[in-house]
Amino acid sequence: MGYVERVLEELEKKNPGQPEFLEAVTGVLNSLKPVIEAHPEYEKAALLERLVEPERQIMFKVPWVDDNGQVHVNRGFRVQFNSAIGPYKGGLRFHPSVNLSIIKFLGFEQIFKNSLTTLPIGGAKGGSDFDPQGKSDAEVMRFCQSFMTELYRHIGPDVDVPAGDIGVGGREIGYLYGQYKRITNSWNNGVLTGKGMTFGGSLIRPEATGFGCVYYGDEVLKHFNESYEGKTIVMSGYGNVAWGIAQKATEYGAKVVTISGRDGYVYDANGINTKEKWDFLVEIRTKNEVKLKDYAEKFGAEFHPGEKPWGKVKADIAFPSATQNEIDEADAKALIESGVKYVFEGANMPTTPGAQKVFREAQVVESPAKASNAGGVAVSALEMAQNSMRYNWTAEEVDNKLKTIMKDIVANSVAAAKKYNLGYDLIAGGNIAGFEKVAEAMMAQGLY
Ligand SMILES: NC(=O)C1=CN([C@@H]2O[C@H](COP(=O)(O)OP(=O)(O)OC[C@H]3O[C@@H](n4cnc5c(N)ncnc54)[C@H](O)[C@@H]3O)[C@@H](O)[C@H]2O)C=CC1
Ligand SMILES: O=C(O)CCC(=O)C(=O)O
Repeated sequence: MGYVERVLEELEKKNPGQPEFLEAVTGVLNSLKPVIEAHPEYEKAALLERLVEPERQIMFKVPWVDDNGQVHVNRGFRVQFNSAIGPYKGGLRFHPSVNLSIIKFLGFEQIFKNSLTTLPIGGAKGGSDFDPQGKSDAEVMRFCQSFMTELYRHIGPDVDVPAGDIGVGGREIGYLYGQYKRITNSWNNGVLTGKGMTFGGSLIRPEATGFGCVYYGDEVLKHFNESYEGKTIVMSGYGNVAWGIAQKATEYGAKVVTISGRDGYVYDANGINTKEKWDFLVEIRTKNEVKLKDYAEKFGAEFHPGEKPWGKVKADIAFPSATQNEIDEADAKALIESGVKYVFEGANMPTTPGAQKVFREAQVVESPAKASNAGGVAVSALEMAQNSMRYNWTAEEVDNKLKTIMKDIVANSVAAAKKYNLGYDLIAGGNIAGFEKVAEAMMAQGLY
């Protein structure tokens, strides 16, 4: 049994009931095999064992009071996974499905994603099983204040810098920062990213993950002498990431025809291609009373309750942008049947290992999420830089830096795959390029 297999076997024993975490680690370690073979010193240094064990895992209770005076208790998490190349950095997810396995998978992925950005940020993730859907503003505020009342002691601009993820957007970051400031009596706005523009946010951060994903795809399409012009895109989600993708892909000449949520999907044959439609996505995300089916009614589109958007309409490119494992083997086959040749991942780990195999065998080009959705955390790191300088770059400056970063991510991934004779393998290349920098830093810093 090889080193990677032994580490995976031990990991499974140590982490029962954590399927998402095991899935993420298995995917990464398997693609690192050629690197591990080339570096026998890693085994002696137990590098992989140290890499798969979070440096710190924090779990805490979050009591809060609803508008009727009823007390609720949720569970809060922050997993500080790896600080080899910078302070811990990664989003907070508020969603009823959140558990330790999900936060650990996201934190593990974040290590390599953050390394790929070329910026100095370590890997972390956090969140809660609190569901913001259906809650009033005041309830969300009280929850955020209670969450930060524990979290504040574990974070800091040079320690750990949380941001948004599913269920955590500008509103939540504002409430979290307000409470942090109150407790610490300091103006340390580098402690959170995704802030409002009046208190240290960066232009382009709200759009960054979606824009970055489209920029990443653009580089890949160019490699195949193609472009977005005239292409049809199927996409899941209607949230922060999907919103950015719809805007930038439209600007690049493609037509995005689907959005989706927990309750079904919408098919808009005319395309999600106007400011009015993009603004409406924000309304669905932020207003309790506005639902996905209202988009269909307002814009004359079809709403398909309880269904996923995959393989339902002819398309060239898929941008899964909702949640993990949202494309399984059957969905992958349906997407291929519908004409899809490229899958650019907006969500974290949206395809199951079975779906990845189906895509690989059909020569569908798939990007790993940790590379194609790295634009969000990259601009978060640029927000940290601006906060440190106490200065703001223009939208154009940030956007140009984002474009360069996404271009470099593709180039570095392709070069890493080539170095190990793996061909044009974006998944292996992304994992390897992300890993190499972290491994080198861990080896240089001695045993920890
Ligand atoms: N916000 C960011 O900057 C980044 C987000 N991501 C990833 O992108 C994905 C979407 O995140 P955001 O757009 O920020 O979140 P969001 O909260 O703005 O939107 C989440 C979207 O996912 C859908 N969704 C949630 N649970 C679902 C379920 N069980 N089944 C089907 N759809 C479901 C929601 O309906 C919504 O459309 C997540 O995987 C997140 O980890 C990745 C990189 C950065
Ligand atoms: O902006 C950040 O720090 C984190 C974004 C995020 O959660 C992610 O990249 O998955």
